[in-house]
Amino acid sequence: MALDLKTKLDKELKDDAEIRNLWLEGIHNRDHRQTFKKINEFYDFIIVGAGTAGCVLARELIYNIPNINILVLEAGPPNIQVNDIMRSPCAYPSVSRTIETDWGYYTENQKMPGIVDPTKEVLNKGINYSRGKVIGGCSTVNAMIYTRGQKADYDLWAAQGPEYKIWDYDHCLEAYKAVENNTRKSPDEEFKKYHGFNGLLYVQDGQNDFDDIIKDVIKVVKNLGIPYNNDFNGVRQNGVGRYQHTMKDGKRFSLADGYLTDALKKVETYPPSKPFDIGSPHGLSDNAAKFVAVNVKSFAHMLNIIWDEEKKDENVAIGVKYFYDGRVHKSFIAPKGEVIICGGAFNSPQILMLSGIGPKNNLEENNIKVRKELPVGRNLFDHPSCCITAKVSVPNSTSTSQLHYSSSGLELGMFYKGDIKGKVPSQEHFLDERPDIQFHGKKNDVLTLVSTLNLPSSVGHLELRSSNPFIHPKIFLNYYEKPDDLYLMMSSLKLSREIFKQPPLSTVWGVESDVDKEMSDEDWEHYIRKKAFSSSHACGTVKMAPESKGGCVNHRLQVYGTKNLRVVDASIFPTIPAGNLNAPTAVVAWKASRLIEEDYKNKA
Ligand SMILES: Cc1cc2nc3c(=O)[nH]c(=O)nc-3n(C[C@H](O)[C@H](O)[C@H](O)COP(=O)(O)OP(=O)(O)OC[C@H]3O[C@@H](n4cnc5c(N)ncnc54)[C@H](O)[C@@H]3O)c2cc1C
Repeated sequence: MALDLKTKLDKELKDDAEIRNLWLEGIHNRDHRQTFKKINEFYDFIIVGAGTAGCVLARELIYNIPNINILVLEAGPPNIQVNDIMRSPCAYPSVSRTIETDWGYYTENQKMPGIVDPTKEVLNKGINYSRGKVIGGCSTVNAMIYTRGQKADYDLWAAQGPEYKIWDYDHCLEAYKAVENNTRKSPDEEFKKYHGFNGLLYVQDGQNDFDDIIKDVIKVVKNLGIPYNNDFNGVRQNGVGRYQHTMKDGKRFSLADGYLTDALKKVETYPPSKPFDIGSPHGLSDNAAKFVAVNVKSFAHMLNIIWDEEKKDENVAIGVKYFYDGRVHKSFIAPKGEVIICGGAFNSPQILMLSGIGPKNNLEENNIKVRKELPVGRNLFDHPSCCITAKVSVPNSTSTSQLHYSSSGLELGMFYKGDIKGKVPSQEHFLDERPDIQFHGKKNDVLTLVSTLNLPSSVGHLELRSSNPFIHPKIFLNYYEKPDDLYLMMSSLKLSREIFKQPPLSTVWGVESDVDKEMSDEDWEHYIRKKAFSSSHACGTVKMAPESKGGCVNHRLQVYGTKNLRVVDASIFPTIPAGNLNAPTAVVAWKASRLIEEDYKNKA
């Protein structure tokens, strides 16, 4: 049997190799038959990555700065690949693992001293790590939960210096409201203070009733003293309630749906009086009309930045090199233009490092010339998760939510503070307004309670494995390196176990947890490390901070020691917000568009 499978796989690999060779042969022959005129394309802005940030940025720039053109390069497939299954919230768990639209990252195994017994070594096994490789990026594959973190998260970003004030909560709230189109029916006055209703990102309340058993979970947690919260993005985050989702009419709504689609509507020629059929549509010569538009190329993998070799010491970015349709292409920026990297928390640092910006040792190991030494790839934050499941002996009369088209199964949310000593949290923890645990409950074959560390202290990093741009970097998540993280997670899992023990879950439903036996703290540590998974909230790897404090970009997101180069995506977060990251990333891009616009207009 095993041999049959191996023979089958070998045959498939051989077939793949043959087709690849045929394709390459076709390309080589094509080169022989006809000479291609190499056109140096010029754009005002080159955006690398059409994910959450790239889509928002393209739209905001094209509408706010007159007469510009923009190239957007996306390594993954175009929007037409995003079919009705991908838009179906209930298909989310399989969508995020689809190889055609995922980068397929796998993190490194890590051995470290145990927390409970530091004399023993423990293992964090490598895990699969989803990252959307498709138009819309992670917003096309994520779980669609709409949360933003807490006021204190942004005020912390702003506390880095007077010029960072633009990132405080009040400024970010303005951007949240501008981006959001919340469709809550009859929102009250308080809700209106915190939400926007005219932006391009649709946000929706749950469409389906909770399962009966989830309703009982809510009753149990309310009895334990956890308050109800009808808006996790409002005045306070703690409490139990219903998530809002980035959905429209019951379907997934990505940033590509909202922002990129709108950006593509803007097509003009400039100067308008001239015909645009003279020369290349993107040529900037005075007697040719310029196409004012966003040109999106999917399946276009950026390789590295092209630098102005005449101004070697200044590190002036003048364009990008990318692989597209089997060939290497180059595109350049116009005089006031910029290259803006929006590749996400793993790829943006990789692109910078491949272009000579990063930690000296790691670049030199990979034979890359160091242009600017910066801690790119350090400061990798994430939200580690773990869960407890339970068998339910009584069938759920309304257990339909997983199968319902518009349900992601992640409707119930809860935020509270964990106990730093690893004990079951108390009432005081439930009322604390800086919660550090996010929690969801879902029911399919089993009842699962998922705990996520929202303010972790352990920090990971990533580094180049190779100078080959197609080889994945090494990712070290460093989960539970710091004791607080382990004890907080322990405390949350212990609470989940308590929840399972409460009536009517234990009595009426016959709920039986898989971790019911007595467990020592060391047992918990093993359980937590073994069952660790990620919420896929990687960020921070191109930190926005003063250079003296480990920053890679300044408060305007310009890369230190370079010109015409910014990074705009979740990698610039100095610290991780205590919530899901899609909306915070959209807000960073929206705010960045204003900074870029200001700088563009100020350039002579
Ligand atoms: C499975 C999963 C579930 C999640 N659930 C939620 C959730 O429920 N709620 C929430 O708020 N957040 C969630 N997130 C997180 C959130 O979606 C991301 O943090 C956010 O979308 C990141 O945006 P970004 O712009 O930084 O990166 P991305 O959206 O990843 O965009 C980067 C884009 O750049 C492209 N790219 C990268 N390298 C290159 C290159 N060399 N050349 C060309 N293109 C390139 C990528 O293909 C990608 O399209 C989830 C993420 C995942 C993966």
